[in-house]
Amino acid sequence: MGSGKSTVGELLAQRLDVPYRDTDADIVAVEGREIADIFIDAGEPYFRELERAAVREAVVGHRGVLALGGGAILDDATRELLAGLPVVYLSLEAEEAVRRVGLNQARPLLAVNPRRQWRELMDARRPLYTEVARVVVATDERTPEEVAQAVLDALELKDA
Ligand SMILES: Nc1ncnc2c1ncn2[C@@H]1O[C@H](COP(=O)(O)OP(=O)(O)OP(=O)(O)O)[C@@H](O)[C@H]1O
Ligand SMILES: O=C(O)C1=C[C@@H](O)[C@@H](O)[C@H](O)C1
Ligand SMILES: [Mg+2]
Repeated sequence: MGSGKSTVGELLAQRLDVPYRDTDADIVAVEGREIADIFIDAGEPYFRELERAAVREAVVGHRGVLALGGGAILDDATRELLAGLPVVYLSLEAEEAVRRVGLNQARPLLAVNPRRQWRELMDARRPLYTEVARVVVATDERTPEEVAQAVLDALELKDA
């Protein structure tokens, strides 16, 4: 969370002149309520079901840059779906993550003690991100534009 998937994803799509899509936004549009409200009203398991369906639909139907929610990778079927695709893992350190999103209530999993929560989530998820990623791009001390360029370089892609 906070690595810049949405910010960098949009920049990359502009650079490549392809559409951008974000499964978090898809879920909000389908449900007609914010992610934090889905977590609070219906619970995380319900959100994860929606997310699994949203990711499947987007991976199958979308041609362009796709940003996934930070926890999508926890789902076995999602990881299988991503195998073989040019998946980018945008990494960052805890201090920078908390600076970026720690006090932002839109991220329900970081609502209480964001630094500790972020570390615990990342310790569980890092191996999964690494497993599916074709490339890993560090985002600390880089602007979103620099991160986008590093992604293009790592995937050996050129601007449109
Ligand atoms: N390279 C960067 N340097 C500094 N700030 C950044 C960088 N990338 C993103 N940000 C800022 O960090 C915040 C989180 O970025 P963003 O929403 O793109 O992350 P995300 O990975 O999509 O998060 P989530 O998993 O919650 O959807 C935003 O305020 C954004 O402007
Ligand atoms: O890391 C996570 O588990 C999440 C990240 C966001 O993208 C949203 O999908 C939601 O807030 C959960
Ligand atoms: Mg996002």
